[in-house]
Amino acid sequence: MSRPIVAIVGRPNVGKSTLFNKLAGKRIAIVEDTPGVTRDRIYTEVEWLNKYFTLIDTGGIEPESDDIILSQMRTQAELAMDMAHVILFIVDGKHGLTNDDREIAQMLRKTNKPVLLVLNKVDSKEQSEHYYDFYELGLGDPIEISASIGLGIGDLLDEVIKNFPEGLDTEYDEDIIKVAIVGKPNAGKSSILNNILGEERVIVSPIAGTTRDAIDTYFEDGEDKYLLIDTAGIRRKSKVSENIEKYSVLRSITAVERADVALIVIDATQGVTEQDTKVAGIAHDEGKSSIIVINKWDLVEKDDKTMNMFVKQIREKLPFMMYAPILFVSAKTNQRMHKILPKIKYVSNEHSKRVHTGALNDVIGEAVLLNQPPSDKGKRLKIYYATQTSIKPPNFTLFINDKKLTHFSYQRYLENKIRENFGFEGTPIRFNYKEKERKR
Ligand SMILES: Nc1nc2c(ncn2[C@@H]2O[C@H](COP(=O)(O)OP(=O)(O)OP(=O)(O)O)[C@@H](O)[C@H]2O)c(=O)[nH]1
Ligand SMILES: Nc1nc2c(ncn2[C@@H]2O[C@H](COP(=O)(O)OP(=O)(O)OP(=O)(O)O)[C@@H](O)[C@H]2O)c(=O)[nH]1
Repeated sequence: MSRPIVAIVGRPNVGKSTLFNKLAGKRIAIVEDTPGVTRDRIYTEVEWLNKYFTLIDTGGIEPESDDIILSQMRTQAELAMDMAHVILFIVDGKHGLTNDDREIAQMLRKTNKPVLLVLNKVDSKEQSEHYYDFYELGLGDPIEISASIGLGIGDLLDEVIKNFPEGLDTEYDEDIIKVAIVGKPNAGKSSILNNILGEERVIVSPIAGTTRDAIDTYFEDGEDKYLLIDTAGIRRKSKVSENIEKYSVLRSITAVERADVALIVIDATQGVTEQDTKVAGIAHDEGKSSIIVINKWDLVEKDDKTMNMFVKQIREKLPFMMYAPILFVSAKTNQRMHKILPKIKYVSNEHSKRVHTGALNDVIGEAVLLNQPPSDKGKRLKIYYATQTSIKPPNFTLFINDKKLTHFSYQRYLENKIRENFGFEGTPIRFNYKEKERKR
């Protein structure tokens, strides 16, 4: 079953991104005063009264324009109208009705989907002076809101939910595998995302200054449900502002925090950069699963040693992440791209795997026999008992005689033994210790 989709449409500058951000509860899209800055279809998951739906911001529609970006936006808006179950048509209650609004309304009247006419920028409880003008559009009663202040949003959402067709899935699903696609600008994140989806969903425009933004894409592959969190975007050659660069890293971090699996995309022609190390470090510290994707493999001149050299370099630069599988792909030629999704599924399972206490203690017991625990001043570390106390990431609690005797290198030894026996590919493993008197 699929999730309800709600699309936001409207001409530039009416407040679509502002509304989107309000509903997403986070600052996802960048809001700017210049018309035309939100240039993408942007997705997020929204919850209202325990009902979940996917929200799409289509960017503006400028029906009579040959401008390449604008016509792409129009196509995207049409796509969204195609996909959406409910359409939010945003107009500007402060500015009043425009010809562009009329043209968009004309397009929208042709769809048989519910269209809610949303009068934005009504920043007080008083009715907009232009309120009655909008009846001309033939789309029913305008719903007044202020996206920036947050007025009328609850009523709007009530209306949205009322208009969902029967038979859609609005329940929250714990089984959704959440994947963050992170990496440096231009590493190929969007290309990989598009490839996974098998559909041209994100604007790829050759024009400098095209901005894109974090988008969440929900999809199912028959067996499993996924939410792809893309952090691409912000490509703005003319005015690369430091703030926006920082914002991009910040957003990578937020995306990783929301995800279970981080797809760390590295441009093969650049190798592991500082930003990659930083984002990978965060994924590790946050206990997320990671897959290292070396993209643009087609651009690398190779012989039979190249791949091993790359692996070595990656392991050296990301030594804390020895557990992460490495895939060498090309989003351009499709080389090994089909391995990405199965790998995501695999590491996601490993991330939430539980091992039986009996089997775990057999492995620890054997490890201790093979290699004695450390000792200090004649006192030796004793491990009485081990158990897995949580998943995502797997956490192991060891009951021992004295915490002072624990040692990082011995912990790493135990971690390796656990991995040898149980796998846990792609996921960090955590240990904690509890002191306990031996009773037996
Ligand atoms: N007063 C007022 N201003 C708003 C409100 N919502 C948005 N704005 C302002 O309107 C401007 C445009 O908002 P955006 O959210 O970027 O509009 P958009 O429709 O996404 O614009 P495009 O990216 O050009 O398509 C910004 O300056 C916002 O701060 C509102 O409820 N009240
Ligand atoms: N040769 C080659 N080019 C690629 C490959 N993957 C992506 N590219 C190109 O690299 C450029 C950047 O790709 P995007 O997918 O937009 O990269 P991104 O990481 O989403 O970029 P930002 O939006 O800037 O963060 C585009 O020109 C792609 O065509 C690849 O595997 N091989």
